[in-house]
Amino acid sequence: MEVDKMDENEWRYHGEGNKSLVVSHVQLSIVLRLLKYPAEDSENPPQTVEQAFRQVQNIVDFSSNVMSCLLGEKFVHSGEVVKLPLEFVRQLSIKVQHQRPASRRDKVMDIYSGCALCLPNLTSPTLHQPTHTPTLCIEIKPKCGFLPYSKHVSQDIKTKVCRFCMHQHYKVAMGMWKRRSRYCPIDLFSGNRQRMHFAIRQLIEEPQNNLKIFKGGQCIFSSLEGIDDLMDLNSLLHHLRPYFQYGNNRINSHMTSKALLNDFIQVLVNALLSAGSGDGGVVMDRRGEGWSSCEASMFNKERTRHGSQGSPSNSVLSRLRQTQMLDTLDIEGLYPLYRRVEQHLQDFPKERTRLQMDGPYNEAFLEKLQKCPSDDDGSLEYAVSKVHQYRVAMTAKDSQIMVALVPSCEEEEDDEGLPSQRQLRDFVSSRPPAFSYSVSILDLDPKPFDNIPRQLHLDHNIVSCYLRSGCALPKGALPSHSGLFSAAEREDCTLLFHPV
Ligand SMILES: O=P(O)(O)O[C@@H]1[C@@H](OP(=O)(O)O)[C@H](OP(=O)(O)O)[C@H](O)[C@H](OP(=O)(O)O)[C@H]1OP(=O)(O)O
Ligand SMILES: Nc1ncnc2c1ncn2[C@@H]1O[C@H](COP(=O)(O)OP(=O)(O)OP(=O)(O)O)[C@@H](O)[C@H]1O
Repeated sequence: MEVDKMDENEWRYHGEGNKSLVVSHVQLSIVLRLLKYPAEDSENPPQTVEQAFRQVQNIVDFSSNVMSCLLGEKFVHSGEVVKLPLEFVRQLSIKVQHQRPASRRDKVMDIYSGCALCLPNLTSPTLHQPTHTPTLCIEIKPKCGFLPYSKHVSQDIKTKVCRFCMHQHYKVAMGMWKRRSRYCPIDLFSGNRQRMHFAIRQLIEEPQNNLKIFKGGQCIFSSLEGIDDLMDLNSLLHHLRPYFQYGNNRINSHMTSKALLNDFIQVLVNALLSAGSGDGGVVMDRRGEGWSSCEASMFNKERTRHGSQGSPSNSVLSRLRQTQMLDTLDIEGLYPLYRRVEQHLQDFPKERTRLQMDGPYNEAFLEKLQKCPSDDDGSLEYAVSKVHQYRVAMTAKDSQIMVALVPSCEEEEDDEGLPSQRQLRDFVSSRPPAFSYSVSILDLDPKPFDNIPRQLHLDHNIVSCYLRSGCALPKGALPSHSGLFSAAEREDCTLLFHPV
């Protein structure tokens, strides 16, 4: 990419979150991730060019020096800061504006600094061998995968019902979503294939901002408001069918929607349980507490009692959960330590730099959080380490997993495009076809120190809402189901399983 020859016509809108907007290159497998500001700041940039550059550099440093060490290098792509011509950024901002969802337009793209993060496009990765079939990518924002076990937790319900499930009640009550999702992160992180399968099925039923599916770099399934087609299950199945039509199903050119979805989920579960690129670890992660189930999960309770085993310790889910669990005190136990640090910074503002509250995110920062004493000795250092740990855990709780899949049998076609012997074996077997896959974790930005009071406030609101009205919300607030699964099947997900 030559930054002095940037042309907005070579880029297209790709997606956005709360803090950044992403555009992808039409030919190269790269994306630019640009900062966003509140719309009221659109006339006057809220920070200088130097500050914006530092913010983007901090994101790169935090990802490469901190998160990559905790999550595993193979899952993390930190990218690099690029400086873009301001005219290009302005034209790009105009070009993408009409494609942006209304709910995100309370913020505007940063057109002042010219700084952006350049990353590999994880929805259209460059594969070792070129294939004819577009890559299928599944993006999951799994959220927090454990129940807090800290002695500081004041409300018993927090140790029984997970934060995501409680938050769903709050989100519906606040009008953020029309229906509650029945996805439960504790099921996804359980390592139990049936529970994971169930969790992913719930994501498909009600994706909210927790699931997106891409084909050849284009989003084909998500719940972006105003684009109903994107949430159409039949359309998703239509896209998936060519990837899963195999064996007798392929020969008869008939495969039921249930079987298709079942295979798709099974392949996804395999990738999530793998070590990221196929070396398949089997050491199970049983570290820490919180393996039990969430009482609000709709997964059959009897099965849960026998089914929690943890994910393989080198899987993406296990690494993510271990990092999330750096939040050992819960926000309720962390907040007094935040106050200790805040008080110190009020008295000695210059200490903010020495304590690395806003970076730099280097080895010293990582060391601070790794060498935290196990007990509170009343020191500032203890409080700072716990705050750093908490912020890292918050990043891990808000990141996304991207699984890229490409049918591996394609590489086995002979010169005339006919299937190989192994493919022929697949034709007559009843298992899903083999896929090559790669797994990555994205959105590993540092969470600001000053956000911590908001966390406490939100935690309080979520729990109060759940206790007040949550458990008693009318059934109508649950997803209106797609019709793919009958009521009995929703209760008993094993009906959809092939033996593994
Ligand atoms: O607080 P949560 O759990 O609602 O998470 C926020 C996310 O909401 P979610 O519940 O996933 O819809 C929220 O996502 P959405 O904007 O709702 O898509 C952001 O990711 C936010 O992070 P940041 O402030 O942009 O750095 C997230 O805030 P942090 O808590 O990570 O700071
Ligand atoms: N490297 C990448 N390759 C492909 N797509 C990406 C990449 N990075 C981000 N995206 C897409 O852009 C979307 C928005 O990016 P991202 O989640 O980083 O934004 P954000 O504003 O930081 O999110 P949040 O709301 O969590 O703060 C993602 O959901 C994903 O679909």
